[in-house]
Amino acid sequence: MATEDPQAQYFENNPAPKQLRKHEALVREFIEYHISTNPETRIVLVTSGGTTVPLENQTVRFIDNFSAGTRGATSAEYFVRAGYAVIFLHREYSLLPYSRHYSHSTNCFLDFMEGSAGGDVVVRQEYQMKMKQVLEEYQYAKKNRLLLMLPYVTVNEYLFELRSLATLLQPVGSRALFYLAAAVSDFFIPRDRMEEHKIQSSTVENGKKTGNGTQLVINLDPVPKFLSTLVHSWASRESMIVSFKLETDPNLLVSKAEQALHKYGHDLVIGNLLTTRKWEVVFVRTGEERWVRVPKAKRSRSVSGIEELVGRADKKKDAAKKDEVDL
Ligand SMILES: CC(C)(COP(=O)(O)O)[C@@H](O)C(=O)NCCC(=O)N[C@@H](CSSC[C@H](N)C(=O)O)C(=O)O
Repeated sequence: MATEDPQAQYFENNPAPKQLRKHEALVREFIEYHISTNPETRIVLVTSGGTTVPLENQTVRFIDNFSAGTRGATSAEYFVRAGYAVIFLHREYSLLPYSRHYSHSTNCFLDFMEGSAGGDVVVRQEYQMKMKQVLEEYQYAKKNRLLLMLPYVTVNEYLFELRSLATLLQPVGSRALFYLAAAVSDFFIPRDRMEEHKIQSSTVENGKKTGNGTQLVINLDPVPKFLSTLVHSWASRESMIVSFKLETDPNLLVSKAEQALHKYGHDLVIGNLLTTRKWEVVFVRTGEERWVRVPKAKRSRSVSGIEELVGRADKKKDAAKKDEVDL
């Protein structure tokens, strides 16, 4: 008998991603490796990038949520530096930790190279120090297996992956942290209402072309509110769960973050505005609002607010050990 629960209905009525089983095996092995290597290892699931809502099953058109992946990729680097093992669930082709410094679109790596007198290709002198630092951090993360990269594209893939990963992370308990920076769709087209083939912009009837310039009317359903299920069912109660709230209207940001915190009962909402997201975030907890800003002089560096967060996670973990959780 079909269940009434919209969450369960969602997962019954929509197909699991093809790569889910493979990703689950990778995450299982990643967790087992770190727990066996160091039982105290903290593991963070960082989600990063936008999610798409396909308009056709053989997708030509889709609705996307804004995110370049900077927040997630920057934060993943900070987490590795802070000693976390990072599962990076990211939108395929969005910015990645380390390579984000030399991404194809903004800082093409070829701009940092030159031919040497001896005919070799080398990094230009002025970029040596920075690239050496990024390369060393990247190699450290790889050598110690501190970064597991899992790509997704659609909101459906994202939801199935998040449910599986949260369940696999349950045994990690208070050493698990969820850092949900992905820009997740709030609306989608259920599989049974989705066109199979590319939606035609015009039709031909009796040999005559019709329908030029007709409107495309799309009916979207709300994506089930998964954050509540993550907090109360999928994830261990001892884990720390941080979500991000994105707004464009400064007058709404803190109140909407507080509403999310109250509605889902998780640990922290990091609020940010589309226009200032790179240099300021607000940490919202029950009864507290704390702005973290990058000084104007340093605004080329992306803020992640991670120092504050890592500090809090340590505090929660330590407090949890003493059975008094006061984040
Ligand atoms: C996407 C950005 C702004 C980063 O940008 P890039 O650096 O360019 O990647 C990120 O900081 C962020 O706000 N991420 C969260 C955005 C988001 O979708 N937040 C949702 C909450 S998570 S989706 C939760 C779902 N709707 C539910 O209620 O269960 C919201 O604001 O509502």
